[in-house]
Amino acid sequence: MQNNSCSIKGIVRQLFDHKKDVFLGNVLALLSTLLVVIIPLFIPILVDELLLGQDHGFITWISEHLFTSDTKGYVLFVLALIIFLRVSSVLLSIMQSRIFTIISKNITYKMRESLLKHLKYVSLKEYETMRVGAVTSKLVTDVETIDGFVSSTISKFIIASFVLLFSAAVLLWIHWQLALFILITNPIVVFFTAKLARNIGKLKKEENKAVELFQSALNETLELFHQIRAANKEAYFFDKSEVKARELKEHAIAYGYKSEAAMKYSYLVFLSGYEVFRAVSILAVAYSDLSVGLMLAIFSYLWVMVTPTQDIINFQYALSTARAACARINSIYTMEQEPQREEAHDPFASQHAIDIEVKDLSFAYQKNKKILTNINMNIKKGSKIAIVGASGSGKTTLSNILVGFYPFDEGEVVYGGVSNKSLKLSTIRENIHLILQHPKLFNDTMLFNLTLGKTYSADAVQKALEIAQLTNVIERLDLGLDTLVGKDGIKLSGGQRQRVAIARMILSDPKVVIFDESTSALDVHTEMKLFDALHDFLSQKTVITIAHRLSTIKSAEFIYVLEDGEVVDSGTPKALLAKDESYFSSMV
Ligand SMILES: Nc1ncnc2c1ncn2[C@@H]1O[C@H](COP(=O)(O)OP(=O)(O)OP(=O)(O)O)[C@@H](O)[C@H]1O
Repeated sequence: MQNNSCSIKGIVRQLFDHKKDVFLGNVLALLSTLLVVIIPLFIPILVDELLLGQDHGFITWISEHLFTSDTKGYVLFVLALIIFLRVSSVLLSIMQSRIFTIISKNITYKMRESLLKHLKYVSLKEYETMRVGAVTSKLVTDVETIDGFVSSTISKFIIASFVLLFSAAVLLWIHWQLALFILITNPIVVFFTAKLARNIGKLKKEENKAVELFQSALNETLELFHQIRAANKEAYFFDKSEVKARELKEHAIAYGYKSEAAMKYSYLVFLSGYEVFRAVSILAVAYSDLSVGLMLAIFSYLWVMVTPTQDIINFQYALSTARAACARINSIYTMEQEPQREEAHDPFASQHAIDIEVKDLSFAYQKNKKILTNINMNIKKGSKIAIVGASGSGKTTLSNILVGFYPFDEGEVVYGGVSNKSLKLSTIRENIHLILQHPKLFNDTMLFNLTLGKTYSADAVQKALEIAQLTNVIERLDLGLDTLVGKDGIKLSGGQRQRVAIARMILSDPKVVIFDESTSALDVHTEMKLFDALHDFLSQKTVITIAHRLSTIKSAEFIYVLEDGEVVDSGTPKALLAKDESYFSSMV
């Protein structure tokens, strides 16, 4: 697993990366807290000094330093002061929450960025078994859970801690024995709720898992909607998604009300404590020198402590849910990545074409189930070779290996004298272009599907269209190259999609081209025109063609015959035709 995997420690470490902002946010939080936390002191002091005739020195100080007035004037003054303090505190807390929102969005953005980086290099083997919905739900729902934790909870936790500390100090100042009683018993509430919080974390994990299953089922249903409709299986697949939606509902209800219940229970324990403290305060007035005004101040501070205590209780819940979300996010980091190799020399650079030598290559998708065995091939620079063989003999697997899709351990492929072991897979893919039988198109314009976002001159695009026999096709589209091709290129025929893939290859101008049944959907006449037009473009390149149809490979200079993953025959078309039992002669 990578060291940038998700953990609470890692999140805290990232907070340290924003030291300055975190510090500023905390200073603002502290100021904002100080401004409101002193407010409860005013009213009780006014009660004692103005109504009960006791002296705490406050009114005396005002009349000596500011102004003298009657009771009304002092009350109005204190009222104005309190409103000023409240407004200032709100403004400061808005600034503070802006800072923490920016920090949290940065942290979660980095988290998504790092997950995407991992996914970018995930091996094709992992990708083939990956459930898209599961991955997207982790990148959306679980990262959102972390975001909630960082943005609201961490800032609230800090403010809550300040408020509690300040209130504790004031309570100690007012009546230290009573304050000690309150401060010692208060943490017991937090202790009781910690266990509950852990269970809530588990429920959150289950809820997010249910989101994942629902999203996976729905994704697959929508992705394969065409197939599903063709098989008249809408009821089956949508019912499956509905079952997942129902399970999600059950988990969401369980999490929703149980977490709410746990928080309410924690709050109840706190409120009971609050009632006890109130009763003890009244006893303190009756049996000690505590004034009524200061008793009211204690009531106010107890009330002030309610929200922060609840925030700290909620913090424990958010911490557990964030831990659960992290555990799910980390399953993405356990997905195997392609090997990242060092590359001393790029054999493709400054060459029009390249030799490819396959040496004793064996390959298995799953352990002990070899698909290719001891393959040896010698493909000369600029040559045109073909690979033929029955369905399932391993032709596509071999072309996928040649183009660097699957890493392998047994044997090697040497490109222009450099072993695949000393080459980055991306270098191989950059120079060898594999055109698939069923090319995937993006739900975007025709132009985007040709260029994949790279800029080419209008002439280059036009030339590619001409060679790929697409000029007429584009002319017939309403918006020409700006026409949207629909999901998976649904608005185009199979043969048109194959030609788009060929035009894409022409634009990318690779050193080696592998056609894997890439023209199977074309009629023989169009296929012939296409290969005639491609002749000059391919003349210098190394070309490997896989086909079941003789017309596609008739111009090959050399042919390899595969059977059950082994090269069972090879030679020029003439030599193979001369053998009666050859697979190639059976194609004629
Ligand atoms: N991604 C994969 N994971 C596991 N097994 C695979 C995978 N792809 C192909 N296979 C297996 O490898 C074997 C060879 O398949 P491959 O597609 O290479 O044959 P092929 O000669 O290209 O067939 P066709 O002519 O039908 O396209 C088959 O038995 C297939 O089931």
